[in-house]
Amino acid sequence: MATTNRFVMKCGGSTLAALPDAFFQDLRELQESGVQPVIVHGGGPAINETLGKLGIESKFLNGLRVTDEATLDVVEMVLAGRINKEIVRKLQRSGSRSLGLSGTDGRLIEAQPVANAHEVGLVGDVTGVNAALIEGVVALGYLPVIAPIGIDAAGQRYNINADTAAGAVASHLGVDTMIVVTDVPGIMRTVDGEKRVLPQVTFADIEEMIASGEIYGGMIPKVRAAMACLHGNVQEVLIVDGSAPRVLSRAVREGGIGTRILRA
Ligand SMILES: Nc1ncnc2c1ncn2[C@@H]1O[C@H](COP(=O)(O)OP(=O)(O)O)[C@@H](O)[C@H]1O
Ligand SMILES: CC(=O)N[C@@H](CCC(=O)OP(=O)(O)O)C(=O)O
Repeated sequence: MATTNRFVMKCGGSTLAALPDAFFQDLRELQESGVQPVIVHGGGPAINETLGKLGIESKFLNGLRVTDEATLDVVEMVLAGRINKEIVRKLQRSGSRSLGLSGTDGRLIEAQPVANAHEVGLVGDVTGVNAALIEGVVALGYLPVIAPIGIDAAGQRYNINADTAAGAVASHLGVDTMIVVTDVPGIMRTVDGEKRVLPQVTFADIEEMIASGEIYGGMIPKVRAAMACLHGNVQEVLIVDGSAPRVLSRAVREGGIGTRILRA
């Protein structure tokens, strides 16, 4: 296991509302011991809920939300507004100093349209990360909490999948570890009729499981983002369940939790 003092943590929308206070206390204790986390968050379910209230249908293509300007207004409002501030408040309640940012603030996440923009609309791929800004916030003693909205040179906003954004932030910051916090205990596979968590997977295992349909839906952007950042400086990506006791300190200090994706 890579010993790490800095890590990027992606919190998925599937788990955010259910993260117990103990999760944030564990995070604060890690910070007190000198660990410097950076959070990138999702919020897919909350976006769906607000779009539903407004009578706008949610459409996805290969895990990416089909995003027009009206949808993007809602995505930005929910992610950079409600969810970002909810996380910042929870962190502050547990004693962590935290600062919420959207990827457009300080041009934190630079983006360009994805290759299939003609199908999904205003969805972005990350082209750059303002690592100096994130490092500055950390140096001031604050935990950055980043919403995955990107911006291009012309000032156009983009909706970015939160796993993709977290992987890019981890890569550009050059941290050793990315921790993906979600609602399952790791990557699971059915062996002898029984569902088991795989403690470790290789790139080859991942490609095989995607091809066989054993990795599907929301797990696909996670493993793709993991493989992309492992091609850079990141040493390991962990996929863990946010409701497991002391999940973060176990992930950072002890190991033996969730699924570890190693460099090929
Ligand atoms: N092999 C797999 N092991 C575990 N979960 C999987 C697997 N393949 C697909 N999934 C799905 O991925 C989901 C996690 O992705 P998602 O719902 O997008 O979470 P998040 O909101 O945390 O990004 C799990 O709840 C599960 O339904
Ligand atoms: C392009 C795209 O699909 N963006 C995502 C951004 C939020 C996200 O990724 O949230 P989760 O981590 O909870 O899935 C969306 O609009 O839902």
